[in-house]
Amino acid sequence: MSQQPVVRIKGVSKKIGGKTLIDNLNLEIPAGQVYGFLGPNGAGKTTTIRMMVGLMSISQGDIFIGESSVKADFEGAMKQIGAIVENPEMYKFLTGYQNLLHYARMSPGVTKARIDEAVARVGLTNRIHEKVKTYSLGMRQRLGVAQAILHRPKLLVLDEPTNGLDPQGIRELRDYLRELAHHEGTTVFVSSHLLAEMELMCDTVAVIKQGKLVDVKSLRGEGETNKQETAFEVDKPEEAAAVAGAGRMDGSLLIVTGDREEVAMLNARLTAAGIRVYGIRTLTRSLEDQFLEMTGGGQIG
Ligand SMILES: Nc1ncnc2c1ncn2[C@@H]1O[C@H](COP(=O)(O)OP(=O)(O)OP(=O)(O)O)[C@@H](O)[C@H]1O
Repeated sequence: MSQQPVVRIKGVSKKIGGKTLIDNLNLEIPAGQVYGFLGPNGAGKTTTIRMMVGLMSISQGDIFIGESSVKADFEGAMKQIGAIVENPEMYKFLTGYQNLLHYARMSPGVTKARIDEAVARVGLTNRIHEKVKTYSLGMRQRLGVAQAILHRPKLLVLDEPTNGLDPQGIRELRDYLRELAHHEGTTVFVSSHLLAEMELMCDTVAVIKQGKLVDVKSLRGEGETNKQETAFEVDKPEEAAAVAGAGRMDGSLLIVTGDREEVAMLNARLTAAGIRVYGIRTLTRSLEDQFLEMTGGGQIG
């Protein structure tokens, strides 16, 4: 990724009353991604986000949004951020649209056309003229996101946005966040303690534990092949190995490393060669195993 990162967290620490909540955190968030911030409860996700969006002071280090330092150019940095950190305050007896109009009046340059566009981005067009009190949690959140992106921020920050959503709501959130990042170019930074969600939603995940960065994993990076160890259960493992031209044998299993397409192709070749394939299993450790290992087997859900 040649573009300048949208966020640069540089040597950031947060100390409160002699306690170090965040310890020398360094992180760069590339443009146009859905970037996950994953860690067990109490790891320091919210603390980091609060510093990033200017709700909490930075004890040490600095955070840059684009070129703007949160410490030295607070206004400049905040202009580029849209965020939902605490539950967004909405007027429940007004319609979604009236709420957005109200916020738009406080944001210079936000036109009615932009309101419509933001509403469409979060898929709320057909309910936007109904009162907020009739909205589900997922719809309130969409409205919150529409409000947060009205001024076309470079960066959208969401703290634990899947909390309280049902599976359908989570799926919709995932879809529109990915759409925002990949089609509108808004970089999305989203925290969660739920790994499976992060895996489906994010392009990259940074893992934090006890205030320290543990790892950064690219889940869909370019050039990153999703090669996995896959076991084929076959009737003739030796012949299967010859057909595959690679891999190792383990009993009736032929174990090869490849991406999804290679697995499908090898299966077709084995079958064509008269070898019976009884089962195909992925052996590579899941991100969950890796996460548990990274965070020392701590609670993740
Ligand atoms: N104002 C504060 N004063 C003292 N300690 C705090 C304060 N805010 C948070 N903490 C502590 O800092 C640690 C990190 O909290 P934080 O809320 O950032 O974690 P988190 O990763 O967001 O977890 P969760 O998913 O539970 O919100 C916790 O141990 C918490 O108790």
